[in-house]
Amino acid sequence: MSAAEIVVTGLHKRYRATRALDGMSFTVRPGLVTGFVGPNGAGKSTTMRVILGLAAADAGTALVAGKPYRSLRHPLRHVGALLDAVAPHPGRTARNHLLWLAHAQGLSARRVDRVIEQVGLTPAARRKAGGYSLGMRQRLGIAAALLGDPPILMLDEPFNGMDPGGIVWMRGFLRSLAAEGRALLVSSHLMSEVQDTADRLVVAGRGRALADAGVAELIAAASGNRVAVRTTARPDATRVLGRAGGAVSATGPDTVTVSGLPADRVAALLTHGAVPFSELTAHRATLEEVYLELTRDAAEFRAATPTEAPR
Ligand SMILES: Nc1ncnc2c1ncn2[C@@H]1O[C@H](COP(=O)(O)OP(=O)(O)OP(=O)(O)O)[C@@H](O)[C@H]1O
Repeated sequence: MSAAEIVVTGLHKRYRATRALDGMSFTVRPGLVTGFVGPNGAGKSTTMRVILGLAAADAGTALVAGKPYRSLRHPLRHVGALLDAVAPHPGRTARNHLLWLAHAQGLSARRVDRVIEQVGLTPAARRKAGGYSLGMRQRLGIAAALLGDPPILMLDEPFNGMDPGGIVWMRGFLRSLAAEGRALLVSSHLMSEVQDTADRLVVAGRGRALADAGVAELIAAASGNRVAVRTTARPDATRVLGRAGGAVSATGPDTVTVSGLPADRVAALLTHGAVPFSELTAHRATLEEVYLELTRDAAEFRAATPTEAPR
């Protein structure tokens, strides 16, 4: 097992009548951002707390670099975590807060200045944290997670409270940390951010992983090789594409939709058959569509479908 890997296997946990985890299993790999998504109550925070040894599982294992977190000698040099936007002492400056954390871990003041710079807090580092915005507190929390220069990072909702500029920064920052070979587990309810940031996705629902797969793979599977073609020769297009195994349906006077053939093959078949076409668009599902489909039966709370208003 790599030093930058989390392996969660068959975690179960109950809180009285609530089954918080019910066989949660997945792997977080080095060099990749793994998005951790799922409806409220799906068990994401509980899983992260179990990985960090803050909650005990009733069954199953959570290994960090091959060991349970609690048996790591210098845990913060293995895993950095942002669980809630940190609430440092309001009267303490960000730099003093980090110096205090660094001291407790036997880390140098040089690391403190390095992580402040990495998260872009240098101009505010000597200001009291009590006046920080939520976005700044998120940056401070990430600086704290990076102090031990860990190969694994676990971030709960890092996009929370970030303004659009902050979101763009966060996306690039998470990608750059993964590019350095670190393993990142990032929980979020913002599907568009996950789609733009994550390589892999663990979808949690009712205490287990409903999917643990590549983002591109999930989107391709949900997109179903559907291609829309605009053509003045609809019957010819239908014949050529049908003969190659595509299921073709007319969707407008000069458009057809083909399923079962990738877009480049559709283009090649039409060109080879001398069928004129002016537009060819591959249907691409969004991660939000993939997510809603996967979690349809797993959401703990769901608004009733609105019924038609009485006239
Ligand atoms: N300390 C606790 N005591 C009792 N029940 C708990 C406790 N922590 C979590 N639970 C319950 O366990 C289930 C899983 O909760 P968890 O917070 O792990 O979900 P989540 O996926 O992180 O949700 P959210 O997206 O809302 O943060 C929920 O039903 C929750 O109410």
